[in-house]
Formats: sequence, C-alpha cells, structure tokens
Amino acid sequence: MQTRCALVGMPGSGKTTVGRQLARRLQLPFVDMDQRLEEVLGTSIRQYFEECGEAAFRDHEQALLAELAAQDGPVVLSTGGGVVLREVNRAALRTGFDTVLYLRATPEDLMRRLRHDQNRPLLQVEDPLGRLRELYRVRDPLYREVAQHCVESPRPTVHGLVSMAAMQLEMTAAARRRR
Ligand SMILES: Nc1ncnc2c1ncn2[C@@H]1O[C@H](COP(=O)(O)OP(=O)(O)O)[C@@H](O)[C@H]1O
Ligand SMILES: O=C(O)C1=C[C@@H](OP(=O)(O)O)[C@@H](O)[C@H](O)C1
Ligand SMILES: [Mg+2]
Repeated sequence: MQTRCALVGMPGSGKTTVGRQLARRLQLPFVDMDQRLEEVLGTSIRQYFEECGEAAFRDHEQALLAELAAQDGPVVLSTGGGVVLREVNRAALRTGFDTVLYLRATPEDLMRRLRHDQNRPLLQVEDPLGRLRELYRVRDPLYREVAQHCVESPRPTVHGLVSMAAMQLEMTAAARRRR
C-alpha cells in the first residue's frame, strides 16, 4: 500500500512501537521523529531538554516536521507527543500526510506503561499522573482536530493496535481509490 501516514498521541500511547511494526507489516519506510532529532542534536531528548529547554526542542521538532511534510513518497511517521501543540505543525500534518491516526490511551493506562521510564522529560516530576492528566486535557482536543481516525481499545495490545491501524489505512486507501 502506498500511503503517507502519521501517528499522533500522548507519550506512551505506542507511536514509536506501533509505528515501527505497522511500517514493517505494510512494507513502508519508517521514521520516528524523536529518533531523528536525537541523531540531529547528537544527544538524548531528555538531555537536550535539560540543557536547552523545551522551546528550543520545539523549534527543532517544527523544522524537522516541515521537512518531512514537504517530502513525497510513502512513509509511516511516528511523531513526538507534543507535536500538535503548534498550529503550524498541525497544518503540516494535515497537508503533508494522507492519513493521521490518533492512538488514544487514558492517563491511567499511560501511567502504568511509563511508571519506570526515565526518558520522557515532561514526566520526571513528583506527580507524573497529575502531569499526564493535565497534558491529556490540553492535547486530546488537538489530537482529535488533526487526526482523521482515533485508534483505541479498552485493552489494547501492541499487536491489536497495529492491526487496527493497518485496517484503518486500508479502508482510507480504498475510499481514496473509489473517489
Ligand atoms: N498498547 C500497548 N500496550 C502495552 N504496552 C504498550 C502499548 N503501547 C506501547 N507500549 C509500551 O509502552 C512504552 C512506550 O511506548 P512508545 O512506543 O515508546 O510510546 P510513544 O512513542 O507513543 O511515547 C513501551 O515500553 C511500549 O512497549
Ligand atoms: O509529549 C511530549 O511533549 C514529548 C514526547 C516525547 O515523545 P513520545 O510521545 O514518543 O514520548 C518527546 O517528543 C519529548 O519528550 C516531548
Ligand atoms: Mg515515541
């Protein structure tokens, strides 16, 4: 299948894990924005946040998304959870990709997954669940605004999410062919 798909969602929703497996299943090139940014910045995201701050990170994220959105050719793109915060990024997602999928998960589920994770700078706080709830309150409407489809399940497994995402892309591609 030839498609340009982007995955959005909260940190821990599975964008990186599901995106990689989805790309493998559909035999499409895979790009993870955070992995690319770590290569460009020459350091980990967490380290970069600590040394240069979130705003500097967001500028690099915006520049990379603009570059990726201007390319053509099939791709599965896993974004970082905060990419939807800037309107210019939401516009790039809308214009640069055929399909944007929102991997939705509740703050409580995300907390269970990320309890021992030290790589997400925004969650290295005293009350990470409170932070996740606050991020979710602000971002859930933005993910919904930018995505055509919401991929969710009460008991999601990575395999289940990959299947749901693949099905959604097949349906979108078929609808496009009929038009
Ligand atoms: N649906 C899921 N069910 C259980 N664990 C998951 C699921 N999605 C992701 N994970 C796990 O949660 C962690 C964060 O996933 P990741 O793909 O890095 O999320 P994101 O890129 O959205 O921040 C990883 O350890 C991953 O294996
Ligand atoms: O939610 C966020 O603002 C961020 C999420 C991270 O990516 P994941 O969503 O893959 O964790 C990474 O881009 C950075 O730490 C900021
Ligand atoms: Mg990720």
